[in-house]
Amino acid sequence: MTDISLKNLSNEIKISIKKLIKELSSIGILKNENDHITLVEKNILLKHLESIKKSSLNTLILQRKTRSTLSVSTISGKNKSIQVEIRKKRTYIKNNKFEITALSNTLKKTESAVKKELFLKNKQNNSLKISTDINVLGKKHKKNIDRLEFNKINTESLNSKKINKLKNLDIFSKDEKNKKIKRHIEYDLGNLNEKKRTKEIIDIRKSYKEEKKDYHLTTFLHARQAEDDHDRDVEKDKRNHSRILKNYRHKKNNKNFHNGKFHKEETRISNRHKKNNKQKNKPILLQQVFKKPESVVNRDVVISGMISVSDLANKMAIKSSEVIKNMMNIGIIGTINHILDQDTAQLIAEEMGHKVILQRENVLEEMIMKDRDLGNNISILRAPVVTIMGHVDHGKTSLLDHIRSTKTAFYEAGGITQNIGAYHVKTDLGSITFLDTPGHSAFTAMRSRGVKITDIVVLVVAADDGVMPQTIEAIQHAQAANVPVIVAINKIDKIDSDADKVKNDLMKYNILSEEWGGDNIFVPISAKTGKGIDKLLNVILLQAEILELKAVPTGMAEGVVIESFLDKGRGPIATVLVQKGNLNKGDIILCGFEYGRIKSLRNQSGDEVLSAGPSIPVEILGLSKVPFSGDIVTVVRNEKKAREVASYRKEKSRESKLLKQNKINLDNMFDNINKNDVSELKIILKSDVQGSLEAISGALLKLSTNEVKIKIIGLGIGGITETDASLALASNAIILGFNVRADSSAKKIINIENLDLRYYSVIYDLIDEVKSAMTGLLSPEYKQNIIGLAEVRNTFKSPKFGLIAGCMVIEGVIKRSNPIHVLRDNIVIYEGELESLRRFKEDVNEIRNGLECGIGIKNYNDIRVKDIIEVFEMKEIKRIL
Ligand SMILES: Nc1nc2c(ncn2[C@@H]2O[C@H](COP(=O)(O)OP(=O)(O)OP(=O)(O)O)[C@@H](O)[C@H]2O)c(=O)[nH]1
Repeated sequence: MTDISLKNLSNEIKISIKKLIKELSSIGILKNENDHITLVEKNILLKHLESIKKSSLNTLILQRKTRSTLSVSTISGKNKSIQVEIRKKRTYIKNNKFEITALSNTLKKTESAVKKELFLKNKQNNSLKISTDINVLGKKHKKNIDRLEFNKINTESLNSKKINKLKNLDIFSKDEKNKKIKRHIEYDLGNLNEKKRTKEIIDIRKSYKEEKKDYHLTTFLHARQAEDDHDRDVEKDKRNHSRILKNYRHKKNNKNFHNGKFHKEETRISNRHKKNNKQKNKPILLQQVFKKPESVVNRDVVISGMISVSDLANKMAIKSSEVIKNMMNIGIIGTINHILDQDTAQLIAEEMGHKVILQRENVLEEMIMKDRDLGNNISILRAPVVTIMGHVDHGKTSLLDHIRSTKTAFYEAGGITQNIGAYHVKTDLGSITFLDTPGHSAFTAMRSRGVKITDIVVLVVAADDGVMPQTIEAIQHAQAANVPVIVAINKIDKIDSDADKVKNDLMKYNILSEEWGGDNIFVPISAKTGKGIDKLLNVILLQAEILELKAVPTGMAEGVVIESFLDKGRGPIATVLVQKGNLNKGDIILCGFEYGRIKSLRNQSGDEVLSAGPSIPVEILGLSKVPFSGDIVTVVRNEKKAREVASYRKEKSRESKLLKQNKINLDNMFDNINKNDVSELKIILKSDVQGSLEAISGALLKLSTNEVKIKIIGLGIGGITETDASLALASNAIILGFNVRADSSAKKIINIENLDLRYYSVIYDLIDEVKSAMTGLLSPEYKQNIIGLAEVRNTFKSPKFGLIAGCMVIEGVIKRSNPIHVLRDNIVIYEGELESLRRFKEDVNEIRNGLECGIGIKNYNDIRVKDIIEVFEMKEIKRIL
């Protein structure tokens, strides 16, 4: 017999008998203390106990929590950060599948034993006594008990069914989801612990699922949150946008659409919109900002004359490079600073599809000038404006002082005269205005601006000294300006005075006294004693009468700036000579590039006056900046317009400086003749000696043709001075220097004003060049190009090289191998080459500006301190015909 008593079994497996009965009942085997169990039952029990033991050892639970930030880009284009928390819980159990498989294998092994046992039991008709104590098992296990009963009562077929199920266990166990079948197996096997484990598995699954669900839920929630945020943003944008649109439509429909309020309101909304949504609004705003223009915008381009490429481009609202491209198409190569004439600018703008509106250059100025009160248009005689000129020390100041002290005192009793650059004096016969401007510069500066303010020139010639260089210059200026000359032969009180000599000398310069058949009046005076001065004043007035000097004294004034300066306390100050109308305090004036309202008017005595009429000089206060001498002063109605015109003039002046087209020179002369711009060529000729001067001037005058007249407006011996340069500037003349050079102040004017100055050392060259220019055949020629100047500071003798000049290089570079001129008082006294060029004791090939050197000149030993050594090179000049 293989049966064993429970008592024995309890001893064997060391489990109390009670616990044993309990464990047995838990697997569906109901026994009492004194019962026996079969071998099969024992095995099942042992397996059960073992599984309990194992199950407690085979479970390991791991939990992990990770947090990460997920960057999610929303539809609005914005990146959002989402916090993601992943909770992982993992329970490790000894693979259930294997366990179940193992169990099933065990059961398989016992299958035959079970069959055998049942067979034997049936055979012995030993029906199984089944205790049905349902109450003991309780309701909870009722199902199990039923199944147990079923197991025990049912026949082999039932068992085979069970076995079949067991056979399919693998399949079932594979399908872990099928809980129902599993439960069946558990019950079938009577293994309630298995149920527990299954439950655990289910729980794990459930928790895993829940975790998974949790994870998905968290991610989902975050994503949802982001989505919601985005949706909310979009919704907000839409709302704001529609609100703006609504507002816009509302305002558009509103009558006050165009007034400032609307714009203000819109801005306010925009700001709020911005503020509320911060960056969230970007996509919508961006969509609006980057709207590509669909077609080229054609504009109305106003061209009012010469215009630079950049300005034209600005007017068309395009890049300068576009204009340059179009210029190239019509064959013009230029940069952004290139100045286009009105026609070319029009052509380019029209080519580019714009509508061109041609405006007269000075339309604004025309408008402002038209809108002036010109008075009653009745002219009355005005005081002549007189300039006193003459050679140094011949008595100009003495004469003016005498007139001022006598006549001004008479006119302004007790007044202290001020130097305002002009004096208005009153004589018994009438009033005269004397200009007291230093030198000839102001005189010529005014003429160069096209302003003629001098009516009469009084040429002062000292009777003891006769005609001197500056006397001649003065004559040249007066004649160039076509102003009558009255000669005041001064210092007649002196014993050695010779008035006739002066008359004789002046004859050469076309100044002829009336007695000798000329137009000029000669008045012998003494500025010292005052003799003849009244007569001089009378002659001036007589001359004025002949000239019939008249002006309209009513209406808005017009005048010329004689002098100007900046007073630290009072601001820009200008002395203005009124020429027409009446200048009043409070008038708005336009003055060259400046404008302003007259704050105060002062006369020559420094007294404030309320107004000034024609030929009266007054000092004015109230201009925007210091104007230039010679600037025209015009009273206008509108200060704003005056400012506009002033700034327009400034702009124009800038452009014309770029052009510099109007200056006459030998190169462009022929073109100008062809255009009928030039009918005479004005020349200022300076030479080293009288002989050359006469020879050259005679030859030049013979060059005159029917088309072109040669007019020598100035000639003299000596270097080219500032006066020569300013005369050339005022008269649009060229300067020819024969063996003479321009001094530094003359050079300054010549360079600034771009005057044509040419040096010659061969008479034939000079004549030939002028002749060629007149016929338009000026051919390429070699010109002496001065490359450096050195001033002699000291001289010493060297046994090797003879006389050495210790020099300072004052301009350019001195080159050892180049030809040189020696200049003394701007006159060429020698032409040759260098013998030696040394820096300290070393022979050098060249010396640069600012350095000292020793120069030895070949075959020349007359070098003196202050001489200039001029180094030049022969340069081929290409003439453009
Ligand atoms: N004897 C005599 N001397 C005179 C007369 N006029 C001027 N002088 C003197 O000549 C000198 C020069 O006179 P200015 O009036 O300074 O001559 P200026 O032409 O004004 O000279 P600059 O201002 O240097 O150009 C002074 O010493 C005067 O006193 C005159 O009629 N007779």
